[in-house]
Amino acid sequence: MKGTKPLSMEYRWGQVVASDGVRAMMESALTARDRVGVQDFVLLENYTSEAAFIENLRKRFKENLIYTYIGSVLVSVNPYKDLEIYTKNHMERYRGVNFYEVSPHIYAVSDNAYRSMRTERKDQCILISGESGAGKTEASKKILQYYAVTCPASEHVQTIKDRLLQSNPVLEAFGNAKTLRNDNSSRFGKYMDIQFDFKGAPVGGHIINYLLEKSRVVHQNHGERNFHIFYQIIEGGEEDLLRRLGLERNTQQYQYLVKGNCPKVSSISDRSDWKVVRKALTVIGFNDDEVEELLNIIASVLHLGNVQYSEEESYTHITSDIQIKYLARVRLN
Ligand SMILES: Nc1ncnc2c1ncn2[C@@H]1O[C@H](COP(=O)(O)OP(=O)(O)OP(=O)(O)O)[C@@H](O)[C@H]1O
Repeated sequence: MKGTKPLSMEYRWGQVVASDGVRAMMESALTARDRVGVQDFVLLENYTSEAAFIENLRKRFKENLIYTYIGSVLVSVNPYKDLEIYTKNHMERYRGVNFYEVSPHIYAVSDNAYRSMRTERKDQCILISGESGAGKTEASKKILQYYAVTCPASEHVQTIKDRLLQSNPVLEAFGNAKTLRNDNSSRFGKYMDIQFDFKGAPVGGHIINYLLEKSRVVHQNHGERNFHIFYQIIEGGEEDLLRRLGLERNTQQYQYLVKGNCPKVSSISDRSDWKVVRKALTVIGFNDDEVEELLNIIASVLHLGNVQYSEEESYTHITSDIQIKYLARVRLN
């Protein structure tokens, strides 16, 4: 067939015959497919076999290909290491491109939802599920980052984008903790909606939290921690702040922080995380008084945990005056 140079094929006697170059290309594609598996499970020959499914995942994972489709569903395997696949260049590569034209990626799913919303003018939903430590929180952050970079922006929109992004460190400080399975495990469910205007720019959003594991405040299993915020204030809080809150810079002093016998975690820097959270509180709209009130409540929980009682002539007395002094200062509405 003349004029089909790029594919370099010839039509002879009703057959398509590949030239040497094309044959080599097809063979190398087949070898590559053998090595890296298929990028969509629906292309698996033995698509009903669980073993074939796992083997395909394993092959891809070995090549640092953590994403695979099942049709329009994205399967992701946590690499537990930084892969260079979340750069701005990657975002550009997926922007406005059809789902199946590029290799599977969380950005492709994000872009597809965004474009469907704009073209169909209908709300879209991305559901992320998996066991603890699977990478759900990270995936949701990648989606937000993708929208923050690729959606149209104005000064007002930039503020919204900043708030959307900065809501994460605050949510994680108050709702995440180290568990045996995940150093940064979300101890709550999250429903987040982002609203866009007719030009496709983000103009607002809601985050609804549910099923927060409140019991963790008073008890942690061995090897686990309380919510990050307690350690962040103690490790990172300025001297002045700690004095006002009546806190000591030693997590071991607080009953609610010693149950799990795990004050430090190598993958977490409470001190620098505190700086991020303090800044984020301002970005998402808390003024200084509100922050102070919030921190007073956090400190009062720690003081409450240290309150001690004694029994005297069938009366119960509180023997820890310092804790009562700081607790009394907290305005509980
Ligand atoms: N795409 C990724 N690339 C590199 N590391 C990742 C990725 N996704 C997750 N991780 C690593 O795995 C850890 C656990 O992931 P994440 O907190 O997102 O899990 P999760 O599914 O939200 O867990 P949980 O249900 O306990 O909150 C992260 O702290 C990070 O170190």
